[in-house]
Formats: sequence, structure tokens, C-alpha cells
Amino acid sequence: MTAPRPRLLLLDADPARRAHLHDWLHHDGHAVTAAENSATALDALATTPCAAVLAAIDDEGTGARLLEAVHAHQAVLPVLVLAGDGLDTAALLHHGAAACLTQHCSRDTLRAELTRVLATGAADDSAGGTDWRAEIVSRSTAMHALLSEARLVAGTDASVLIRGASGTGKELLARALHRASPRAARAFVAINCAAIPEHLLESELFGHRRGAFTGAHGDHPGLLREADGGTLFLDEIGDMPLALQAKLLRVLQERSVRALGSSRNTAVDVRIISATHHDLQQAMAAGSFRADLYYRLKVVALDLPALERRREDIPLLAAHFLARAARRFGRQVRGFAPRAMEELLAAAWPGNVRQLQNVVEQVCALCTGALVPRHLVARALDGEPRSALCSYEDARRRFEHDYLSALLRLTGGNVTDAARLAARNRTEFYRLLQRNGLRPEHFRPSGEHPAGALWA
Ligand SMILES: Nc1ncnc2c1ncn2[C@@H]1O[C@H](COP(=O)(O)OP(=O)(O)OP(=O)(O)O)[C@@H](O)[C@H]1O
Repeated sequence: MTAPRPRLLLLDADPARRAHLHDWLHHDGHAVTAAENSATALDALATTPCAAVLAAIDDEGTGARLLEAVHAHQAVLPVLVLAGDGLDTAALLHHGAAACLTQHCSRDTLRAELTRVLATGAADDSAGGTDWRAEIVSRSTAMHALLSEARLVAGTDASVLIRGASGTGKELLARALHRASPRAARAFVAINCAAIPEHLLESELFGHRRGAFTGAHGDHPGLLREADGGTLFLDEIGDMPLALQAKLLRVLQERSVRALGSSRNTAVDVRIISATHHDLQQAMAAGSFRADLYYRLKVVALDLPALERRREDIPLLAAHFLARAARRFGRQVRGFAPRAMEELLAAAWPGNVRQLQNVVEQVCALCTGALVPRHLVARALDGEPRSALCSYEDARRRFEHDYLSALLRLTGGNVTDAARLAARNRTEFYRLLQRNGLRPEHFRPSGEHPAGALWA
């Protein structure tokens, strides 16, 4: 069986042509999400990860605005434009289109261009497989956009700075970047700069000769040399002392390292990925982080969103951690009761994915039935902020989630009734449910999941 080709977003205002293109793309093996105008296309992109956009554009202004809006949220998502007669295709390329064809082009030309765009695009998992990020569980568009960027930079030797709060998965992403890089077969060496005292950090990183200091009983090559040919991951780089920052900068500039107590430099070829939960701009302003090192390390910055900003991932992550914990603890737990999942979805998660993992392991260890009940989750989250003071955006999100849950409970999971009460049409209501990770079937009277469902 051939692997399914990646999902495309098809935007075309002409209903007949849209239907025709939809069928043709579908026949070619693509999953297709179709939209009739820019607004619905952008809505669809906000909820459905797509590998590329195919947009029939009839005027330059609309095309330019669409390209700008798409790339504001997903900087590397390729957009292939089918330009109407007389359009300035060079201008559309200038606005960021990955390719521009005329609307009269042959199917073969379109197929070839699509294949090319998808192959150079970052999100074509069918081309290089998804093994590199197999450990990263996600379905949110925020993570999809981030992983697309990660895939693109992985192939280069550019230094990457991963920013994000504690527990968002920075180390996991660093490992995935290494796995997707040409250095994958060589070493991935990780060090946490915050966990080691300054003098030890120096000899750990740069190495030492026997007798270089009291207690140096033998030679140590240092992590930079151990990572030679591969990747060095500097976690919590914001905590690196200034003196070592200067030394690291020299190594990166000269591409060679001198061990403590040695008089010789040794060439090293290392790709640096660093991570921090600090605001390094602020640290630079305060004089605790060197600007020249910052710009060396941050050739590309990748920002991992807090779990609260990608709630759609919570059910998938919770199911993943539960299945893993159940295997480990030898438990027959199949999933979460709907109310239990609601608790998970409503929590603030200041500790991000790591905290979710801990909570799920805790409830799995205590669970005696097939489904995790609400009270176990509530107990594990006891004292955790649920409605703590938060940003307006977070408060709005939380309200939306609670409101939709209440409607679905009231109507027993009947979407038509719930949408009517909310004075929204069904399509829009479904979109809201999807954005909030809610499924109507979990509110139907049986009260439990369909057989075997794990909320994935
Ligand atoms: N998307 C994800 N899918 C599966 N597991 C994840 C995901 N994100 C994080 N985890 C898990 O959560 C835990 C924390 O992740 P990780 O150590 O990568 O975070 P971090 O941002 O580096 O944390 P810190 O800043 O505290 O070092 C790990 O056990 C990791 O496997």
C-alpha cells in the first residue's frame, strides 16, 4: 500500500473548478480541505494541519493578503498559486508564493510543481518519513507550524536556539532536529548548563588534561570533542556564566577547542542547538548574556508554545502518556471518562507537558477501572491553578471551553441543538469544538467512550 500523500488546502472561489480540482487531487492520493474564500481558508488552516496550500487567485491584492496572512501564522507553509489571466506572477512570488502557475496549466505541470513544492516544503512527511519526530506527540496547528520550520532548518548546519517554558519539550525537539539532520548518524551530546557548577562545566565542555587541576586524575576530551561530527545540545544556555560564554564564543569562531591544561587546539566540527526558558534579550540588556554569543547561537530561533496555547494536544498527549503508563504499571486502563478529560482540558498547566505526564502517571497508578474517573484527575490537580489570574486571551479560551462543554452536556452531545442554543451554524460550531479539543460523542447519554476510544 502506498503512503497517503499529504493534506492540501485547496482555495478556489469557482465552485465547479473547486469540485473538479478537489476530485483530481483526491484521486492523486491527497487528503484535501476545500475553502471558497480566504477567510474560510485561514479558519481551516487554524484547525487542520496542511502540508501546502493550492490557491486559485484572480486578483493580486487578494493573493498578497492571503500570502501575508498564511505566513503570519505558518512562516514556511508553501503556497502554490494558480494565477488568473493577466496577473503579475512575479509580484505574487515576491509576496512569498512558493510557485505560480496559470489556471490553464496542464494537470502534468500542476502535479510536477506540487511534488516539487512539497518536496522542498518542510511538511512533506511522505518524502522523508516522520521517524525524526516520532516521539513528539501533537496535532495542534501551532506545533505543526513549528515542526515544519524545524524540519527545514534541520537540513542545514545553522545554529538553533529553542525558546520555551520549562517542560514544553525543548530537549525532545533538539533530539528530533538532530535526527532529521545530516549528522543523525553521529553523536548527540546534551548538557544542562544550569545543573553544573562553573568550574566543572568548563572542564565538562572543553575537556582537561591530567593534572590540569586538583582532582584531574586523567585526560577528559570534553563534550565538544565528543560531539565532533554531531550535535551539541546546550540546555539552559541562559545560565552559562559569562566567562564560559566568552570561551564558548571563541570555540565557535575558531572551530577548535583547547582543553584545560593543554597548549594545543583541536579542530571540532559541531552543530550547536541551545535552549533556554530565560528571555535572553533581557539578559543581554542586563549584561548577563553576551550579545555576540547570542547572535551566533540564534541563527534560527524556534519557539515552543506553552501547553496552554495548544490545548488541542492535551487529549492526544494524555492518551499517549496513559497508554505508556498503563503498559509500565501493568494496568488495564483504556482512557479517560469525559469529565476527567474536561478537568485535564481546563487546567492551566504551568509545568506544561512534563506536568501533564506526571499527572497522568499518577492517576494511572491509582486507577482501578477501565476509565480514569474525574475525581482522580481533580485530586492530582489539587491546588493547581484552574482559573488563576491569566491573560485576557487565556481567560477567553477557558471561557469558550467551559461554555461549549456546558452546551454539550445540556444537549447530551447533540450538535444541532447545541449550535442552535449558541446561535451558530453547525460548521462554525464544529470548528469551535475542534479548536477546544471537544468531541460531541463524549457527551452522549451512555456517558462513556465508544468502545476502545482513548480520546486520540
Ligand atoms: N510533544 C510531546 N510529546 C510527547 N512527550 C513530550 C512532548 N513534549 C514534552 N514531552 C515529554 O515531557 C517531558 C519534558 O520534555 P523536555 O525535557 O523535552 O522539556 P524541556 O522544555 O527541555 O524542559 P526543561 O526546560 O525543564 O529542561 C519529557 O518527558 C518529554 O518526553
